[in-house]
Amino acid sequence: MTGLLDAQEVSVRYGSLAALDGVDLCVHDGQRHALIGPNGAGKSTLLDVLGGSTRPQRGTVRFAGRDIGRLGPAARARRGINRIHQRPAVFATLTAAENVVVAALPRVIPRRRWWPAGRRRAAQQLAGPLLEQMGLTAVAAVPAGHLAHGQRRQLEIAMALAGRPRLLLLDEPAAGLSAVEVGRLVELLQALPRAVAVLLVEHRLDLVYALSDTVTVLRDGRTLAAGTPDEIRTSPLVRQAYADGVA
Ligand SMILES: Nc1ncnc2c1ncn2[C@@H]1O[C@H](COP(=O)(O)OP(=O)(O)OP(=O)(O)O)[C@@H](O)[C@H]1O
Repeated sequence: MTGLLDAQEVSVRYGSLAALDGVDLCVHDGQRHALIGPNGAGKSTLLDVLGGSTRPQRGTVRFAGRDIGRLGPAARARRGINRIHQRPAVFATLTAAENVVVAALPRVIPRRRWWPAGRRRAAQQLAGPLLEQMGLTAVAAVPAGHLAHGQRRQLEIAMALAGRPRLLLLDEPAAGLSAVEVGRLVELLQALPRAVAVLLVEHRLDLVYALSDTVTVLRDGRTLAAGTPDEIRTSPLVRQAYADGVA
Protein backbone atom coordinates (compact mmCIF):
# COMPACT_ATOMS: atom_id res chain seq x y z
CA MET A 1 0.00 0.00 0.00
CA THR A 2 1.41 3.42 -0.90
CA GLY A 3 1.24 6.28 1.56
CA LEU A 4 1.91 9.98 1.70
CA LEU A 5 5.44 9.09 2.77
CA ASP A 6 7.01 5.81 1.78
CA ALA A 7 10.49 4.89 2.92
CA GLN A 8 11.80 1.55 1.81
CA GLU A 9 14.87 -0.49 2.70
CA VAL A 10 16.56 2.51 4.31
CA SER A 11 20.07 1.81 5.58
CA VAL A 12 22.50 4.19 7.25
CA ARG A 13 25.92 3.08 8.48
CA TYR A 14 28.37 4.95 10.66
CA GLY A 15 31.58 2.99 10.16
CA SER A 16 30.82 -0.55 11.26
CA LEU A 17 27.60 0.47 13.08
CA ALA A 18 24.29 0.00 11.26
CA ALA A 19 22.16 2.87 12.61
CA LEU A 20 19.41 1.77 10.21
CA ASP A 21 19.37 -1.59 8.49
CA GLY A 22 16.75 -1.97 5.77
CA VAL A 23 13.90 -0.08 7.47
CA ASP A 24 10.52 0.41 5.76
CA LEU A 25 8.10 3.06 6.97
CA CYS A 26 4.82 4.25 5.51
CA VAL A 27 2.89 7.29 6.77
CA HIS A 28 -0.56 7.92 5.35
CA ASP A 29 -2.38 11.19 4.81
CA GLY A 30 -3.63 12.53 8.12
CA GLN A 31 -2.12 9.66 10.11
CA ARG A 32 -0.73 10.04 13.61
CA HIS A 33 2.25 7.72 13.50
CA ALA A 34 4.69 7.28 16.36
CA LEU A 35 8.21 5.93 16.14
CA ILE A 36 9.46 4.42 19.37
CA GLY A 37 12.27 2.19 20.55
CA PRO A 38 15.07 1.99 23.10
CA ASN A 39 17.98 4.42 23.07
CA GLY A 40 20.14 4.04 19.98
CA ALA A 41 17.39 2.23 18.05
CA GLY A 42 17.72 4.60 15.07
CA LYS A 43 14.68 6.86 15.55
CA SER A 44 16.47 10.20 15.13
CA THR A 45 18.51 8.84 12.24
CA LEU A 46 15.30 7.86 10.46
CA LEU A 47 13.83 11.34 11.06
CA ASP A 48 17.08 12.81 9.66
CA VAL A 49 16.72 10.66 6.56
CA LEU A 50 13.06 11.60 6.07
CA GLY A 51 13.75 15.29 6.70
CA GLY A 52 16.64 15.28 4.23
CA SER A 53 19.55 16.07 6.56
CA THR A 54 21.06 12.57 6.28
CA ARG A 55 21.51 10.74 3.00
CA PRO A 56 21.09 6.96 3.44
CA GLN A 57 23.55 4.61 1.80
CA ARG A 58 20.67 2.46 0.63
CA GLY A 59 16.92 2.78 0.25
CA THR A 60 14.34 5.12 -1.20
CA VAL A 61 12.13 7.86 0.20
CA ARG A 62 9.02 8.86 -1.71
CA PHE A 63 6.64 11.64 -0.74
CA ALA A 64 3.28 12.23 -2.41
CA GLY A 65 4.31 9.74 -5.07
CA ARG A 66 7.67 11.34 -5.90
CA ASP A 67 11.19 10.24 -5.15
CA ILE A 68 12.61 12.91 -2.82
CA GLY A 69 15.83 11.08 -2.01
CA ARG A 70 18.03 13.77 -3.53
CA LEU A 71 16.27 16.74 -1.94
CA GLY A 72 17.67 18.57 1.08
CA PRO A 73 15.63 19.82 4.07
CA ALA A 74 14.58 23.15 2.48
CA ALA A 75 13.34 21.51 -0.71
CA ARG A 76 11.46 18.92 1.33
CA ALA A 77 9.88 21.68 3.44
CA ARG A 78 8.65 23.30 0.21
CA ARG A 79 7.08 19.96 -0.75
CA GLY A 80 5.31 19.75 2.60
CA ILE A 81 7.62 17.94 5.06
CA ASN A 82 8.44 20.04 8.10
CA ARG A 83 10.54 18.99 11.05
CA ILE A 84 10.29 20.22 14.63
CA HIS A 85 13.57 19.72 16.43
CA GLN A 86 14.18 18.85 20.08
CA ARG A 87 15.51 22.37 20.72
CA PRO A 88 12.95 24.92 19.51
CA ALA A 89 14.42 26.91 16.60
CA VAL A 90 12.90 30.41 16.80
CA PHE A 91 14.25 33.94 16.25
CA ALA A 92 14.76 35.14 19.83
CA THR A 93 14.64 38.89 19.14
CA LEU A 94 11.54 38.77 16.94
CA THR A 95 8.09 38.66 18.51
CA ALA A 96 6.03 35.48 18.36
CA ALA A 97 3.90 37.04 15.61
CA GLU A 98 6.96 38.15 13.62
CA ASN A 99 8.38 34.63 13.82
CA VAL A 100 5.22 33.22 12.27
CA VAL A 101 5.21 35.94 9.58
CA VAL A 102 8.80 35.08 8.65
CA ALA A 103 7.88 31.40 8.48
CA ALA A 104 4.84 32.17 6.31
CA LEU A 105 6.68 34.36 3.79
CA PRO A 106 8.00 31.54 1.59
CA ARG A 107 4.42 30.26 1.32
CA VAL A 108 3.00 33.56 0.09
CA ILE A 109 6.07 34.53 -1.97
CA PRO A 110 7.44 31.33 -3.44
CA ARG A 111 10.93 31.52 -4.95
CA ARG A 112 11.33 35.31 -4.64
CA ARG A 113 14.15 37.20 -3.04
CA TRP A 114 12.12 40.37 -2.47
CA TRP A 115 9.03 40.75 -0.36
CA PRO A 116 6.36 43.10 -1.77
CA ALA A 117 4.32 44.84 0.95
CA GLY A 118 1.05 43.21 -0.15
CA ARG A 119 2.53 39.76 0.26
CA ARG A 120 3.94 40.70 3.63
CA ARG A 121 0.44 41.69 4.70
CA ALA A 122 -0.82 38.31 3.51
CA ALA A 123 1.77 36.62 5.74
CA GLN A 124 0.70 38.84 8.65
CA GLN A 125 -2.89 37.75 8.13
CA LEU A 126 -1.83 34.13 8.38
CA ALA A 127 -0.02 34.70 11.67
CA GLY A 128 -3.05 35.58 13.84
CA PRO A 129 -5.03 32.36 13.30
CA LEU A 130 -1.92 30.20 13.65
CA LEU A 131 -0.95 31.86 16.93
CA GLU A 132 -4.50 31.34 18.15
CA GLN A 133 -4.45 27.69 17.06
CA MET A 134 -1.29 27.20 19.13
CA GLY A 135 -2.63 29.11 22.15
CA LEU A 136 -0.22 32.03 21.75
CA THR A 137 -2.49 34.99 21.03
CA ALA A 138 -1.77 36.58 24.43
CA VAL A 139 1.98 36.55 23.78
CA ALA A 140 1.90 37.52 20.09
CA ALA A 141 3.86 40.72 20.79
CA VAL A 142 6.40 39.13 23.15
CA PRO A 143 9.92 38.47 21.81
CA ALA A 144 10.36 34.73 21.34
CA GLY A 145 13.45 34.80 23.55
CA HIS A 146 11.26 35.83 26.49
CA LEU A 147 8.75 33.00 26.07
CA ALA A 148 8.68 29.94 28.32
CA HIS A 149 10.15 26.77 26.84
CA GLY A 150 6.71 25.25 26.25
CA GLN A 151 5.53 28.41 24.49
CA ARG A 152 8.60 28.36 22.24
CA ARG A 153 7.76 24.77 21.34
CA GLN A 154 4.17 25.88 20.51
CA LEU A 155 5.58 28.77 18.47
CA GLU A 156 7.80 26.45 16.48
CA ILE A 157 4.79 24.32 15.63
CA ALA A 158 2.85 27.46 14.58
CA MET A 159 5.82 28.37 12.35
CA ALA A 160 5.86 24.90 10.85
CA LEU A 161 2.11 25.10 10.17
CA ALA A 162 2.67 28.44 8.41
CA GLY A 163 4.42 26.51 5.66
CA ARG A 164 1.22 24.49 5.17
CA PRO A 165 2.90 21.11 5.71
CA ARG A 166 1.34 17.79 4.79
CA LEU A 167 3.65 15.98 7.19
CA LEU A 168 5.11 17.17 10.49
CA LEU A 169 8.13 15.33 11.86
CA LEU A 170 8.15 15.85 15.63
CA ASP A 171 11.35 14.93 17.44
CA GLU A 172 10.63 14.46 21.16
CA PRO A 173 8.30 17.47 21.44
CA ALA A 174 7.82 16.95 25.20
CA ALA A 175 11.55 17.04 26.00
CA GLY A 176 12.31 19.59 28.72
CA LEU A 177 8.66 20.60 29.29
CA SER A 178 6.93 20.75 32.68
CA ALA A 179 3.93 18.48 33.36
CA VAL A 180 1.55 21.40 32.74
CA GLU A 181 3.30 22.30 29.48
CA VAL A 182 3.16 18.67 28.33
CA GLY A 183 -0.59 18.54 28.99
CA ARG A 184 -1.10 21.71 26.97
CA LEU A 185 1.07 20.43 24.12
CA VAL A 186 -0.85 17.16 23.94
CA GLU A 187 -4.15 19.07 23.66
CA LEU A 188 -2.74 21.26 20.88
CA LEU A 189 -1.31 18.32 18.96
CA GLN A 190 -4.58 16.41 19.28
CA ALA A 191 -6.37 19.41 17.78
CA LEU A 192 -4.12 19.63 14.70
CA PRO A 193 -6.10 19.41 11.47
CA ARG A 194 -6.20 16.01 9.81
CA ALA A 195 -4.83 17.63 6.65
CA VAL A 196 -1.50 17.34 8.45
CA ALA A 197 0.00 13.91 9.06
CA VAL A 198 2.31 13.56 12.06
CA LEU A 199 5.33 11.35 12.58
CA LEU A 200 6.27 11.55 16.23
CA VAL A 201 9.43 10.35 17.96
CA GLU A 202 8.83 10.29 21.68
CA HIS A 203 10.23 8.42 24.67
CA ARG A 204 7.16 9.00 26.82
CA LEU A 205 4.85 6.13 25.99
CA ASP A 206 1.84 7.78 27.66
CA LEU A 207 2.12 10.58 25.11
CA VAL A 208 2.66 8.14 22.27
CA TYR A 209 -0.52 6.27 23.14
CA ALA A 210 -2.48 9.52 23.60
CA LEU A 211 -1.38 10.98 20.28
CA SER A 212 -0.93 8.17 17.77
CA ASP A 213 -3.09 5.76 15.82
CA THR A 214 -0.14 3.71 14.52
CA VAL A 215 3.14 2.85 16.21
CA THR A 216 6.35 1.53 14.68
CA VAL A 217 8.98 0.14 17.02
CA LEU A 218 12.65 0.20 16.06
CA ARG A 219 15.39 -1.73 17.74
CA ASP A 220 19.05 -1.85 16.71
CA GLY A 221 18.25 -0.15 13.40
CA ARG A 222 15.51 -2.58 12.41
CA THR A 223 11.74 -2.64 12.62
CA LEU A 224 10.77 -4.78 15.59
CA ALA A 225 7.00 -4.32 15.43
CA ALA A 226 4.28 -2.11 13.99
CA GLY A 227 0.61 -1.84 14.87
CA THR A 228 -2.04 0.04 16.77
CA PRO A 229 -1.18 1.50 20.18
CA ASP A 230 -3.11 -1.38 21.82
CA GLU A 231 -1.19 -3.99 19.85
CA ILE A 232 2.13 -2.39 20.72
CA ARG A 233 1.24 -1.85 24.38
CA THR A 234 0.52 -5.55 24.83
CA SER A 235 3.30 -6.93 22.61
CA PRO A 236 5.70 -9.17 24.59
CA LEU A 237 8.43 -8.43 22.00
CA VAL A 238 8.15 -4.70 22.61
CA ARG A 239 8.06 -5.11 26.39
CA GLN A 240 11.21 -7.19 26.18
CA ALA A 241 12.95 -4.63 23.96
CA TYR A 242 12.23 -1.88 26.47
CA ALA A 243 13.22 -4.05 29.41
CA ASP A 244 16.53 -4.76 27.64
CA GLY A 245 17.31 -1.39 26.23
CA VAL A 246 15.54 1.72 27.44
CA ALA A 247 17.36 4.18 29.67
N1 LIG B 1 26.64 11.04 13.49
C1 LIG B 1 26.80 9.83 14.05
N2 LIG B 1 28.01 9.24 14.06
C2 LIG B 1 28.18 8.00 14.59
N3 LIG B 1 27.19 7.28 15.12
C3 LIG B 1 25.96 7.82 15.14
C4 LIG B 1 25.71 9.11 14.61
N4 LIG B 1 24.38 9.38 14.75
C5 LIG B 1 23.84 8.31 15.36
N5 LIG B 1 24.79 7.38 15.59
C6 LIG B 1 24.57 6.07 16.21
O1 LIG B 1 23.51 5.44 15.49
C7 LIG B 1 22.68 4.71 16.39
C8 LIG B 1 21.26 5.22 16.25
O2 LIG B 1 21.23 6.53 16.80
P1 LIG B 1 19.90 7.39 16.87
O3 LIG B 1 20.27 8.70 17.47
O4 LIG B 1 19.24 7.40 15.55
O5 LIG B 1 19.03 6.53 17.88
P2 LIG B 1 17.72 6.96 18.67
O6 LIG B 1 16.79 5.81 18.58
O7 LIG B 1 17.24 8.27 18.18
O8 LIG B 1 18.27 7.08 20.14
P3 LIG B 1 17.81 8.05 21.35
O9 LIG B 1 16.47 7.56 21.76
O10 LIG B 1 18.85 7.78 22.39
O11 LIG B 1 17.82 9.45 20.83
C9 LIG B 1 23.25 4.91 17.78
O12 LIG B 1 24.08 3.79 18.09
C10 LIG B 1 24.09 6.17 17.66
O13 LIG B 1 25.16 6.16 18.57
